[in-house]
Amino acid sequence: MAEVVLQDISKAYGTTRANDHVTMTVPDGAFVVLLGPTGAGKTTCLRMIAGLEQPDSGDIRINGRTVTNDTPAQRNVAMVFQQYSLYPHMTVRENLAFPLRSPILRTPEEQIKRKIGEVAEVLRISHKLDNKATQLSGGEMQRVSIGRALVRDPNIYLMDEPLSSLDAKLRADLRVELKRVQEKLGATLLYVTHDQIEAMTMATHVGVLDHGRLVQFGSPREIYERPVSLYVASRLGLPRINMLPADIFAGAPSRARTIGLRPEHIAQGSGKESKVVRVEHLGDQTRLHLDLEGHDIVTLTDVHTGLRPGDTVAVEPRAPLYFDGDGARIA
Ligand SMILES: Nc1ncnc2c1ncn2[C@@H]1O[C@H](COP(=O)(O)OP(=O)(O)OP(=O)(O)O)[C@@H](O)[C@H]1O
Repeated sequence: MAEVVLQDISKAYGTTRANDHVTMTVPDGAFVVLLGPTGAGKTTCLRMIAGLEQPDSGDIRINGRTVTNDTPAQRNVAMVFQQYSLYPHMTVRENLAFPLRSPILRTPEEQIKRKIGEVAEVLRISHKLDNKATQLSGGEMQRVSIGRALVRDPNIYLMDEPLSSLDAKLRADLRVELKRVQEKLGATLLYVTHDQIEAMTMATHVGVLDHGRLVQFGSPREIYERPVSLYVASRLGLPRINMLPADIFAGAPSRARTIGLRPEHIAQGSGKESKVVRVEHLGDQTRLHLDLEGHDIVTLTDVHTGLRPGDTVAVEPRAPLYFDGDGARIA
């Protein structure tokens, strides 16, 4: 596989800056997840690496070689889209073989057979190889779509929300499978998602986009624990980070405007009094919705808590994050 470098890439559609001076290295063998709300520029970034869009300025390098003006085929990247795009009249086996039969690759039949066998096993579709694509469930079709990328040996796999059309159970299963496959193959992967659980569990690196700008790039843990801004802090974490005026508790740095409290940053038992608004029992965790001087906050509590709406709980911050008036983190 390969290292992919974006050097000062910009792309505008009219007045919309879809990518704005993006510089990012996807290391060889990394699983990089791009996060950002709708319109942040994630898909544009992927399409430029694939060669489906041309940047207005900047360079793209694959393994040290500039590919900015190469065709998609010359770049040898494999892309998986959100919606499966299979050939309906072909069987699963034929769909999987299709990318390998391209005139450029000229893969020997024996190798095609072996590769299909391997990928079908990994994706647990071996028993469906002779089915027509139309005879599959949505989840199976998406597995075949992913399989069509995996049979190849590209420089990088580009995946645009490949699991978003699947139900929760299948998503969770495929999340684990994809990560396993990536580790096994030592594959380089750039993956777009809105789903922060996918980001936290699969990524070796997370890139956060805001209106086309890459505002932070680091390990999921860095992004979670040391976000550069309120914007980044609110991209990861469930329940979301609580944001309150900094002076609500004593001890804020003088320039701080906002205190950011992740659910685990709220200690119960002493401090300021808050009122229980709602207790949500989710099975493996119990969320406590509190009213703290007119501000809604959410924290976690003992799974079998006896707290009820209307009760009073004292709360205080533990290792909170502080942000200035522009939303930049200062402590
Ligand atoms: N072909 C196009 N023509 C005009 N504007 C476009 C085009 N493609 C993207 N855009 C605009 O560029 C911006 C970035 O779009 P992009 O699809 O990259 O965002 P995204 O982060 O992938 O969003 P989503 O999560 O909704 O897929 C958006 O404002 C979008 O409307």
